[in-house]
Formats: sequence, C-alpha cells, structure tokens
Amino acid sequence: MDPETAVSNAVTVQLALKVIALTLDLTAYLFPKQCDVNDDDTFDFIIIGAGSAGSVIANRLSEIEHFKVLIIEAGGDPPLEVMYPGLSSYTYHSRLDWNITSQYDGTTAQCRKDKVIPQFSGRVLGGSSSINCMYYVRGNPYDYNRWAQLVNDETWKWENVLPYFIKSERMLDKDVLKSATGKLHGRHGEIGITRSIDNNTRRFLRSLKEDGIPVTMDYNANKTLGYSDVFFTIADGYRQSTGYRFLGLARNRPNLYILKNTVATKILFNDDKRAYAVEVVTENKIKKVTLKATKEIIVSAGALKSPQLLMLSGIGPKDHLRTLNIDVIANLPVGKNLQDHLAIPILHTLQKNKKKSFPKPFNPHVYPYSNIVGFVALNKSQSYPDYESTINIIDDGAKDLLQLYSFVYQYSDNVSDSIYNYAKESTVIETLITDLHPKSRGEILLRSVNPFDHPLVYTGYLSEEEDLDNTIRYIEDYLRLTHTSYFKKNNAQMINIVGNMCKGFKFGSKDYWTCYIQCTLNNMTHYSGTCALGSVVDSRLLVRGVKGLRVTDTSIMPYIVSGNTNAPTMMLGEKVSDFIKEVHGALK
Ligand SMILES: Cc1cc2nc3c(=O)[nH]c(=O)nc-3n(C[C@H](O)[C@H](O)[C@H](O)COP(=O)(O)OP(=O)(O)OC[C@H]3O[C@@H](n4cnc5c(N)ncnc54)[C@H](O)[C@@H]3O)c2cc1C
Repeated sequence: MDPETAVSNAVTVQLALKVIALTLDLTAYLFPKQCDVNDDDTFDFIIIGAGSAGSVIANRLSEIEHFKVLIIEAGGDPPLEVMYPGLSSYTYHSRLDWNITSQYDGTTAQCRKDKVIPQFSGRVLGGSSSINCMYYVRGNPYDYNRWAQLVNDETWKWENVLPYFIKSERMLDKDVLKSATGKLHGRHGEIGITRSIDNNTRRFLRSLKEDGIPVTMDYNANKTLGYSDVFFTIADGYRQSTGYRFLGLARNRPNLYILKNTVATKILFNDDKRAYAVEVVTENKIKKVTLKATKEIIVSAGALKSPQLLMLSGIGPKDHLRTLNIDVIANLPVGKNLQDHLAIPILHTLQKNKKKSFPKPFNPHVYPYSNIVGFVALNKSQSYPDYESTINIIDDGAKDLLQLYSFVYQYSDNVSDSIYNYAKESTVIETLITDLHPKSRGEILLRSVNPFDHPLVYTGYLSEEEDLDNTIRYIEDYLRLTHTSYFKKNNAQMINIVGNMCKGFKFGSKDYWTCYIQCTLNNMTHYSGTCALGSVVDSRLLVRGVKGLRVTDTSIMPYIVSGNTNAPTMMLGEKVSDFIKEVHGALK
C-alpha cells in the first residue's frame, strides 16, 4: 500500500462514520439534550467548553439543586468513533477536531507534508478527552508542589490535590487496588480506569526487570519512576471521556442546561469590570444571543482557545489587543507561556516470530497495540522524571502505522513509506521520547477579531537550545534499552525513518540527532500554560483585574506536568468546583 491509498482509505471510513452519526444518531441517548435559549436568559453559572475540565465542573456544580448551570460547547455529541477505543484514529482531521495547525517556524516539522504540525484538540462533548489516546497519568508530586510554591498556596501541594484525583477515579484493576498503593486510588468516581496487559507487555517488562531496569506497577502513586503497564481511561470497552461520564451521568438533572454546537464569541463586562454575560452563536451560525450569569463565568475552552476568547473579550497583552482595536479591560500575559510536550519517534523492527501467526480479529472495544510507559530520571537520586517513553509494540501493524504517519501526523511520503516497508516484514517497537520539562515557550496570538478564525499558534518548539541537548540525552539514554536482552534476543534494528534527510551526518553525532529531531519531531498535544496560575489567574483561578471570571483547563498550568495532561485537568475541574461551592456557600 502507498501513503496516498492509506489517506484515501482513512477519509472514506471517516465519511462513512459521519453518515452513520448524522443519520442514526446512535449515541444521543447517552448525553444531555440541547436546551433552547433566548436573548438575556439568565443562569447562575455559565461554563464555556465541555472538555476535560468543563464537563467535570458542570457535573459538580449541578449537584447543587438550587444552582442553575449552563455549559456551552462548540461541538456535538460523541459519535461511535469517540466511544470505541479502537476507532479513535478516525477522529483526527474530522469535525470532532478543531483542525488547527502550528505556524511555520522554518526549523521543526521538516519531514511533514506542509512543514507544520497538527495541533489536535477535541471539538465535541468531552473535548480532547474524547479524542485523546486515553493514557491515565496523574503526574508527579514535584509538579504540584512547584505550583504551590509559585503561588504560595498550600492547597496546590500534592497531598492536597491527590483527593481530587481520587474523587473522579473508579479504579477497576484488582491488583492495583490490592497493592500497597491501592489506597491512593478511587473506587467510586465517574472515570473507570483499567490497565492493559498482554503477553507482549509481560515479556517486555519481565525482561527489563531481569536486566536491572526499574519496573513499577503504579506510576500514579507517590513514586512515579520506572517502566510500567499503561493505565487507561477505558472501562467496559468504552472510552471514559468526561463528556460521556460527567455530562452523561448528569443528563437528567433539571438544573443543568447545555448548548451544543454553539460557540462563545465574547465575554461581556460591566463598568465595575464584572463578567456578566456571554455572547454566543448557536448551531450553524443561525442565532446570536447574549446569555447572563448572576454568579460566575468559567472559561474551560482549552489552552489554545481560552486565550483566544479572553483576548477577544479585552483581556490580554495590551499592545497586541490595540493592534486589533480591541478595548483593553485587563492587561495580562494571556497567550504567553505556551508549553507542550514533544514526542520524538524512535522505531525498531523485531524479528517476527517464526510460527505462522494469524491477524487477530478487530475488536473496537480495545486499544490497539501493546503499550508500555516509562518515566525516567537520569540522576538516580531525583524523585521526578526527566523524560517519558511511550512504547507501542505493534504486530502486523504495517497498514496502521502507514495510516498514522501519513494521514494522522501528515509526515512526508518518504517517512511513511519507509516505516511501512519495514513494518511489513516485522513486529515494530514504536517509542516516543518526551522531555517532560521543556524550557521553550510559544505563544498564542489572535489572527483577527473574527471568533471563527483560529488563533495563531507559535509553538516555540526547541527555541531553547537546552531542550535540544536534553532531548538528545534522553534518546541516548533510551537507546541503552536496546542493549538489554529483550531487544537483543529479537534482533532489534532501528528503522531509518529519516531516509536521506540526515545522511550527511555521522549516526549518533549531535548534528545527526539535531537533524533527526527537526525532521521527526511530533507533539503530545499537551498544550498548557497560556492563562497561567500566578500571572493571568490567581490561586483560586480567578482572572486578575476583573470580577466573576475564572479560567480552568490546561491553560492555567504554570509549568507543564511530568506526564500526560488529561487526569491533571480533570483534577483542576474537581478543585475549582470546590472553590466555587465554597464561595457560594454550597461546600459540604
Ligand atoms: C490527540 C490527543 C491525544 C492526547 N492523548 C492524551 C492521553 O493519552 N492522555 C492524557 O492524559 N492526555 C492526552 N491528551 C491531552 C489531554 O486530553 C488534554 O490536555 C485535555 O483533554 C485538555 O483539557 P481542557 O479541558 O484543557 O481542554 P479540552 O478538553 O480540549 O476542552 C475544551 C473544550 O472547549 C470547547 N471550546 C473551545 N472554544 C470554545 C468556544 N469559543 N465556545 C464553546 N466551546 C469551545 C472545545 O470544543 C472543547 O470541547 C491528548 C490530547 C489530544 C488532542
């Protein structure tokens, strides 16, 4: 198969899924029904964005019967490809994704078709938790203690945020529950968590352990270092998106109102700088209305879109707003401090098992591939990881890999072809190496005053030299694993995915890795930091310089966490709900 066919096949399946969703609406019964609104309708709370944070907040606030809560979401109900973990690769570049790309920076993305990187983010109930890879990772105590120190507020320390992780969680893995760290897990929360274990992962981890590489069962407890099976937000065969779980479970509450397929275009302030209303454009841009909030407005539109909405509403860097003739209500560094985790793919082929194997039948309820995750510190006395290795063991997956690299990530045909040709003959170990604490910062700017234009995303990837140096050290450290018995026994060979691109450099030299990284660099889509705690919002997540307005989503993370960002964002939703209930006399 060639990359063009792989892309065309993926688009055809997407179209078929779209037709099924639009004609049969099979999942609608799981979600709250659309409400009807008119100009000046009034609620106690308006939440903008039903993603990882927003859906949690809508659920927790609507537990209080006398709170009238409205949540506004640009997307609609999650269709089958969201619900079934095995179909998730069909959500990208579709109506379920905002289809934003990075701005061309002249250095990174050298092996992409358009030399830019997709900035996937969900436009659907559940937001990015509806299209993400479902890894459940809380991060390290170091992350939250660092935030607490920054804002001088103990409530952000690990021991004080841990109860909020536990609150949302329904741990279903009996071994984890029985283990010494079992008490650090929730049993009754909304989000079901399972581990994926199979023969591949058992063999891999056993072998690492025998070779003296740290292996752990529970990277979601107080100690996170080591290689491990992956915890997933998958239960009973279904993706545990916040849309499905937090909004779905609250769908019959009479005090919870939802506006789907509706875009919030501006927040309005009175003379006292109190946020009192939201302008929205409802389905198919048919109706524009202003909706009022008597208590608070909470922005949870994600780290790319929350800064856009704030800036359109007059909250942001004054120089930038003035160039677009936007009246400045609060001069704050909104959109600055953009952070993301990069992912550098390293692929190895393994000798195929000589026994004839038959392809397994496709099961949409399970996550494809065997997965391992490693959290590694180079300095062995350090308690938090420097890098994460996300490892997929892929048997008979040549077509899947081709689809992933050519259609999803949009790598050039050379890269995709080369992976496909190697994968046809072998099992592939695909590892993504992620520097967990990048120093580089990017920025979100407005493209125009039109709320339907995407913001400009200047990623800033590798703009700090130190990040490149560290990434090379982490790749070299990971490659030590290839000297362990698992890789040796299987005659592992690294795939030259960059083809001739880096042929002028000696393999393994700094120049070689620089070229390799600039060609292959991918992102984990963990955008964060653009409405940061301590600079844009205070330690109660209230926007500085105005009243009645909070931001709660990945944008408030002042430093990105040491892992994937979905669980930490749900934790933020839990935590801010208690802040809000406390202020309004409803905290039990
Ligand atoms: C492809 C992908 C894979 C990932 N894999 C993982 C993973 O395996 N594990 C993990 O922990 N994390 C993962 N992440 C990251 C994680 O899912 C996100 O960091 C997290 O979901 C972000 O939550 P949020 O609440 O900040 O934003 P989102 O969940 O993106 O929610 C924002 C919501 O606001 C809506 N919205 C935006 N603007 C407006 C507007 N103006 N009006 C109305 N609605 C609006 C959006 O449509 C969206 O629903 C992944 C992310 C992506 C995109």
